[in-house]
Amino acid sequence: MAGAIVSTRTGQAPEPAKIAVSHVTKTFTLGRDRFVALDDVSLDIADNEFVTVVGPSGCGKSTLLNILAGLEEPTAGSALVDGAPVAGPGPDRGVIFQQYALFPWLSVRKNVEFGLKIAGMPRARRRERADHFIDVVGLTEFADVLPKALSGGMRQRCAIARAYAVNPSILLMDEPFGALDALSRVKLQGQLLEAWGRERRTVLFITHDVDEAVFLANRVIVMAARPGRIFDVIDVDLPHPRTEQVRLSPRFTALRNRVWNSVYHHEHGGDPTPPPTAD
Ligand SMILES: Nc1ncnc2c1ncn2[C@@H]1O[C@H](COP(=O)(O)OP(=O)(O)OP(=O)(O)O)[C@@H](O)[C@H]1O
Repeated sequence: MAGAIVSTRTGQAPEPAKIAVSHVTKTFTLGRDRFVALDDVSLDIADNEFVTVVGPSGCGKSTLLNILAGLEEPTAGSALVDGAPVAGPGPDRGVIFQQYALFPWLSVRKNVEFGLKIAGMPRARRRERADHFIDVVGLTEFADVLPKALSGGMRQRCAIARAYAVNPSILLMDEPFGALDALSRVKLQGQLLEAWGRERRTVLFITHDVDEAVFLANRVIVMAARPGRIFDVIDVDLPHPRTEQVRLSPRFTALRNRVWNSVYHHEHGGDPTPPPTAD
């Protein structure tokens, strides 16, 4: 029997936090206007958790991810990784954006090896490591080709292998599958979960796709805009491995509806409290 969907307002993880976002506010100044992109956002993410973030355009999803990546600083509040304030980008956090950002003149293998080379890893070891992660994402046959010879989905898999290879304990993914067709997207979701099962990481994954958010996550964070804030948090108690049967299960549908209601409810003038739990 499916368990209850647990919803909390605070976004606190049950275990000690790998990522601790505490009362983060971020304002941008545009001319004379001050724009509040994030307003008092608090969120703990436990080690090895897979958290997805959904919400309308402009609710501050990327701003939150960029703060954790060290690409933006909070205006107020704190963002800690392993208990230390984020002070810039670091090898402990791999970032994957919607645009694959591969070096077009380097083969798949050389792209994956790149970060290891920068880190000074000897050639034989970095090759072995790159080949391992190329295998994890199913690109072994394409290790020697240039990105231009790959499909969009394959390029994104290469970007994932590159991020995995430098062994970050955290993956920050900003709509990584947003540019892909539905089938490639579903395949990559499966591969990402498989890789996550084998090489555990703490993942923060932004998406506009509610099905994707539920399929991948242990927890879904729903954000609202104007100002950007956490509106709802939904625990996902679907079993692993997340097979296509899981995707077609009534429990998946219930959770998807629960998340969708939460996103829709806010966008269509509901009061600022989340809707009640669906079951
Ligand atoms: N560097 C910046 N300067 C000024 N305003 C910014 C800057 N970065 C983000 N913003 C504003 O902050 C708000 C939140 O932006 P953000 O990109 O985090 O939203 P988002 O939820 O990721 O949106 P989307 O789903 O469309 O990608 C937006 O209104 C955006 O215009």
